[in-house]
Amino acid sequence: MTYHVYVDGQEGTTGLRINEYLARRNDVEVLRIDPERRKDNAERARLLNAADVAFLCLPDVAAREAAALVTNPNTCLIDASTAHRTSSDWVFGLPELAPEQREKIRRSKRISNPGCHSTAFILLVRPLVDAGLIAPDMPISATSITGYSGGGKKMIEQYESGDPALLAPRPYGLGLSHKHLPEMKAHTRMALDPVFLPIVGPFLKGLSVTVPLHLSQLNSGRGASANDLQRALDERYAGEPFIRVMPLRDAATLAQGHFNVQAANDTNRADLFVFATETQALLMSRLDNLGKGASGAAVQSMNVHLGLEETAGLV
Ligand SMILES: NC(=O)C1=CN([C@@H]2O[C@H](COP(=O)(O)OP(=O)(O)OC[C@H]3O[C@@H](n4cnc5c(N)ncnc54)[C@H](OP(=O)(O)O)[C@@H]3O)[C@@H](O)[C@H]2O)C=CC1
Ligand SMILES: CC(=O)N[C@@H](CCC(=O)OP(=O)(O)O)C(=O)O
Repeated sequence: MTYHVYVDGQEGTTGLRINEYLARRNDVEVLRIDPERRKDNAERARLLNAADVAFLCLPDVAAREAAALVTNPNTCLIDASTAHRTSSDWVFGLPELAPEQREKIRRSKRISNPGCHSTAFILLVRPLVDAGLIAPDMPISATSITGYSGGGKKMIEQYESGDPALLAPRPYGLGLSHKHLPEMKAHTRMALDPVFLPIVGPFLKGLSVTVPLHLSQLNSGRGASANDLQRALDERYAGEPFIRVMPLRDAATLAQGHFNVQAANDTNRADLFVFATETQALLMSRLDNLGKGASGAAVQSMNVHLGLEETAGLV
């Protein structure tokens, strides 16, 4: 069986990467829009409605408009934008979120693809909330270091212009209202937004989120050990093809003396780590913001939705 797939925003950063994944496959035929007509709604509507699966690789406003153009009940939309990530009639496209998530992705024709920072955050925190180690009302914070491709075509152009001011890491989101906060809160089932500090650096891709914890605050103030954190992650992700839970206090990373935020690049993997003493822990995750943080995740959800091998076309 050949599935018809359309990528709305085919020339953008996430759209191009999805097309690279799809080009390796013989079970998918990609419907392409004439670049001259890429913002022509009639032509977009024709292609969206001709597709079994359509990826929306567009700014939020254009993604909402695209969704409104779809009248074919068989077209499944996978939206890479932030537009629908906490909408009740869209399913969050993170198969590893919870045991029932794959079934939800299989059944829904509206799948919202998680954000890059939020994927890295949710994968660390949700299993610990489910295990009772992080109480939903426990205040937590997170830092994310990301490559500049996370900002799309405009930011790539800016970084690649050679401006020396961009050679240093740049903390941003200083209004404490980053667009990923609603999905971070909703899909970890936390009552509070994390205090979230993203930092963009002078490298193309790769992202790492760190969540610092005092062990005494865990388990509703009764305390827990680093082993408890590690066990909760190991148990939740056992058998997951794209989640690699590294050993507690990963010796190879400690021997290097630093954390490589780019080591999951060009994969659809997320690597999860617990570094800890007797009293404190750092939860860390890393992924490729264009892999598991965007385009790879979108293709994974397509595979799940269509009932194909989940790893098809992905590494
Ligand atoms: N880059 C990343 O790592 C991630 C991005 N995302 C999200 O994915 C979505 C796409 O991001 P990204 O690929 O980075 O963005 P880009 O800016 O790189 O690409 C967006 C594309 O959408 C096209 N476009 C804009 N408006 C319309 C419209 N009305 N109709 C048709 N095409 C349109 C643009 O065309 P043109 O420029 O020619 O006008 C451009 O090619 C965004 O919502 C983003 O937030 C999600 C996760 C990670
Ligand atoms: C470096 C940079 O600017 N990154 C983007 C996130 C990219 C992403 O995942 O965001 P959406 O899917 O929600 O668009 C940001 O922090 O806004």
